[in-house]
Amino acid sequence: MEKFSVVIAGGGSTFTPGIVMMLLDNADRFPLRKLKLYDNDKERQEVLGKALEILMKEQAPEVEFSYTIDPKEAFADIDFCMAHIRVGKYEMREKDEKIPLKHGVAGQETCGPGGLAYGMRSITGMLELIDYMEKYSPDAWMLNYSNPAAIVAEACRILRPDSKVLNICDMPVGTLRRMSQIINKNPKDLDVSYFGLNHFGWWTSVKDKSGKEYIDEIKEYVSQNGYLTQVEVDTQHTDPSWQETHKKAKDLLAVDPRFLPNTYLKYYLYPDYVYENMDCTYTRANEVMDGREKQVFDEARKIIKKGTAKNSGFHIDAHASFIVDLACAIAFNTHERMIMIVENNGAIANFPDDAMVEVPCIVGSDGPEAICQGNIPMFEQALMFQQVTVEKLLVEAYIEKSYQKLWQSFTLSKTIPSAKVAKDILDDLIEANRDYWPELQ
Ligand SMILES: NC(=O)c1ccc[n+]([C@@H]2O[C@H](COP(=O)([O-])OP(=O)(O)OC[C@H]3O[C@@H](n4cnc5c(N)ncnc54)[C@H](O)[C@@H]3O)[C@@H](O)[C@H]2O)c1
Ligand SMILES: O=P(O)(O)OC[C@H]1O[C@H](O[C@H]2[C@H](O)[C@@H](O)[C@@H](O)O[C@@H]2CO)[C@H](O)[C@@H](O)[C@@H]1O
Ligand SMILES: [Mn+2]
Repeated sequence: MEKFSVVIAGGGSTFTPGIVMMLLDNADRFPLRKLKLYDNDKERQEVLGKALEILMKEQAPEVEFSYTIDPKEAFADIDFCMAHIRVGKYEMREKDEKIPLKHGVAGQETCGPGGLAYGMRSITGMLELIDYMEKYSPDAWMLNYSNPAAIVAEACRILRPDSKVLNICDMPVGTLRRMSQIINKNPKDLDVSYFGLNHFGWWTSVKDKSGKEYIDEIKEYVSQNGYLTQVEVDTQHTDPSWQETHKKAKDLLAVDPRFLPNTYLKYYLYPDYVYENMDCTYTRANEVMDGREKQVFDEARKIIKKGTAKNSGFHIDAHASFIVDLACAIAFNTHERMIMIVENNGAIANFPDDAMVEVPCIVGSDGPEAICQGNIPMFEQALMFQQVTVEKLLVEAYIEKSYQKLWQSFTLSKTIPSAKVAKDILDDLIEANRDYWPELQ
């Protein structure tokens, strides 16, 4: 069986150990010859790199493992780049979340003004990665889940249209896992229909392989409990903010009871509720810095000190196996059905061709082919058109360095009440992002 060389970009990410463990767990279907970690933060990379080097020697000595901050070393001789960078790290996520709150607007990692600020930073970092990959391994594929995926995908569509970059999000995978628990099934035994944008979509069908439809049964449950299930799905989602998000899906379903909603819609449909229920001094960034980030780096330091990763606290990120599904689909032409972020081109019949939408696709060695979802109702169509225009204006603003277009983008966001508030938030975000954004005129 062919063996693959993979670089994880954002090698210092809190998700890196879970992904490495997941890759080892999937070695039978996706064998590795090389595994490299790449980050542009030397210190972060060294801590996780040293710990994972110890782990790899113990658990997979046959795989050539390395970590580096040198792009050439990282990107030469690779088949896949798995990208999960966070430009500006948690320090900037905290600002994305807290600056809008000062103006009475919900602060969030990928939605609303926080997500737009993050988008302006991510585009530069992602283009840099793509260019390194194409320079040093022109045949490689990039599997990107760096956020905000909707904006990154639109920027790639315009600025790197021929690049082999696939944008994907694990929220539909994670939510399907919850749905499967509600109906006592295995997620792999279910096929879904879905339409939307990234972090902005709806399920229209959840069927088993015999074609039996389960959406009504799931809706019945969600109308009472949201997506909160009894079984612990993953550790991060036991955090109070995620529990609340899964519960709130009940009120999203109430707005349009035909479809099962993506939980991220709460930031657009209930922004007042989100704002009122947020602690302006302690946001999700603080929860993660005190939780996942601390645990991962403490654990890595422990491994380095002990010189062994035996009985370590690193856990397989089971959810992340969708990344291996995607890599296998490309490598072995599996024609896996996966929800991906792709250029619409008719997949949603009454939506612009040039919008980056999130729909089920069949993925083979040439990439994803979208499965047509037909016409969507007016309510969802209008919401999506507003949001996709926010994203398109932002990418145009980035390219043209246009303050005007970025202000329009913020003003159009359903999360922001007026052009004045949009301008006030934007001006504060410009100040906070001086080291990251292009200078706007
Ligand atoms: N698409 C999804 O569904 C999904 C799911 C989970 C996480 N994510 C995304 O994964 C990313 C990582 O999340 P995290 O919480 O682990 O963040 P993190 O801050 O712990 O890790 C990100 C790493 O990226 C590095 N980095 C930043 N800019 C870089 C660049 N230009 N080149 C190389 N490395 C760079 C940072 O130094 C940092 O070590 C985020 O973008 C997050 O939103 C996406
Ligand atoms: O607040 P965070 O950093 O914990 O999570 C933000 C990310 O949330 C989603 O990803 C989840 C995923 O849905 C879940 O199944 C599991 O794997 O954890 C992930 C991280 O919590 C979302 O899809 C991402 O885009 C966000 O970055
Ligand atoms: Mn996501």
